[in-house]
Amino acid sequence: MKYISTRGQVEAKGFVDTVLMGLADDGGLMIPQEIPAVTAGQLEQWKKLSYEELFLAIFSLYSNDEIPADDLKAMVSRSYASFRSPEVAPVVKLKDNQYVLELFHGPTFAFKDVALQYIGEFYSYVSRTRGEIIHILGATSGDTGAAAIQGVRGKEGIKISILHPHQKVSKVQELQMTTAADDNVLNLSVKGNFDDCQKVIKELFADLDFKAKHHLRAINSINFVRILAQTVYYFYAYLHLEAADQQKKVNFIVPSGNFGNVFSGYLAKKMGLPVHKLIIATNENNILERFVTTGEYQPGEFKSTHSPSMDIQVASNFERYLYYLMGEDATKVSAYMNQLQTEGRIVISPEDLKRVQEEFAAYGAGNDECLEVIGRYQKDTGYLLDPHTACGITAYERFSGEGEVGITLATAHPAKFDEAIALTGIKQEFPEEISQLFSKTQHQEVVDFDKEEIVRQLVAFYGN
Ligand SMILES: Cc1ncc(COP(=O)(O)O)c(C=O)c1O
Ligand SMILES: N[C@@H](CCOP(=O)(O)O)C(=O)O
Repeated sequence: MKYISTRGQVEAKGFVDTVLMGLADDGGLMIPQEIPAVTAGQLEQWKKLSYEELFLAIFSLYSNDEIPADDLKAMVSRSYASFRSPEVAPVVKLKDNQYVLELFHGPTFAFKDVALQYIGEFYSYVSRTRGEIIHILGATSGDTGAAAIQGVRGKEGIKISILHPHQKVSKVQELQMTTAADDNVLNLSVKGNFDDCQKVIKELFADLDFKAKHHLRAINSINFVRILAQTVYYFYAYLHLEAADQQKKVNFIVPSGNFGNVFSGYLAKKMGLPVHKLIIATNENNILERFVTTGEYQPGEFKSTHSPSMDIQVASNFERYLYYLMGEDATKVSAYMNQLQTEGRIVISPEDLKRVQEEFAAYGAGNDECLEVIGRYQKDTGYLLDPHTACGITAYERFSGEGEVGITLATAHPAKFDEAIALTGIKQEFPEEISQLFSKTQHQEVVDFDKEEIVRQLVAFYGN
């Protein structure tokens, strides 16, 4: 398997080099040259596999054995050893035809752990076996940063710097990131929003001299390995539905911001997983809803909502989807991305919009709807939703058709977002791992949204 860029200007690469490249050197995103097909027979056999075995089966289709099988197996085993559920991603039935896929059983209580625990192991492996210096640089609206720090804190040969938007993440997210006292962690709290943080790091990755000089590596979903690791739980969820439900139309409802999680579902579907529709759930930052309804992709005004991890306007992985929508034509993608840069918007043709609507539906839940759903589900089912999952459930209620099965991805544990939960009048108990954060010292540098200042901080941290 070789990997190419959505903009067509990068020589085809192997798996490990693709992960190390992160953002493609031509400014695009790396994708597999061909998507491997999974047959119905294989799917049947995969029903017997544990989460870790399924991970290895799916990775074997992409990784060209570039990592020896025993090493990969050990890395995957260490990645999921810290999960509180042996299943890693349990599927829970709420009502007839309605499931949630719980992705919050990792160390930082959000779905990001599922891929980032593995990526921590991957970078550690590369540092050990290739002697490479690894300087991870990432942007976060709260969950990626916490999970990535947790995945590599204290690991030799690795430094990690994370930019988060100042006072725009939840208290628990802030504590998870900033109470890591390890010397290899730098938290920059940027006076701006997530899109600002993401813009700066993308510019630094696109500066190939800076990237090479400072050994920059990506952990955000611009990195294809994030997407791949997330496809595993789509397969796992489908294979763990009740047998009769596997015969129905199965929709996945995906709380979305950077479009990484839902793109993983799209990839799983293209590999052959029988998915009917992918339902994109956003909050009031609803660029994806507007795109799916009108065909216009235009960042709007940033809003702070009860689901802060999805307070995102510029969805990185949209470019990967655009590549497939444009019939894998890198020239068309480059033209659209240039247009987005220069004119601030793109509009696809009515024929292309029709194809988008065949595969996706999308809904942006309002703040009030989000709280209403949290309260109602707690009362009716005893299940406490986090606000991101609640946006998903809102979209499920809107779109799931008669007799169709809906699997809503529960992307975070409610304890991470008590600011929103408290507004519903519900009092929750924090898990011990979260309560103990409140007595720890925080380590972070508050900086203006000023690229030069951010670069100064990073270079001082790298020590060269
Ligand atoms: C809890 C939570 N839910 C949903 C999302 C959206 O995921 P994605 O950015 O992959 O679309 C994020 C982060 O973006 C998140 O942290
Ligand atoms: N919600 C994310 C935003 C970054 O998304 P990523 O999937 O590209 O890492 C976060 O929690 O940081």
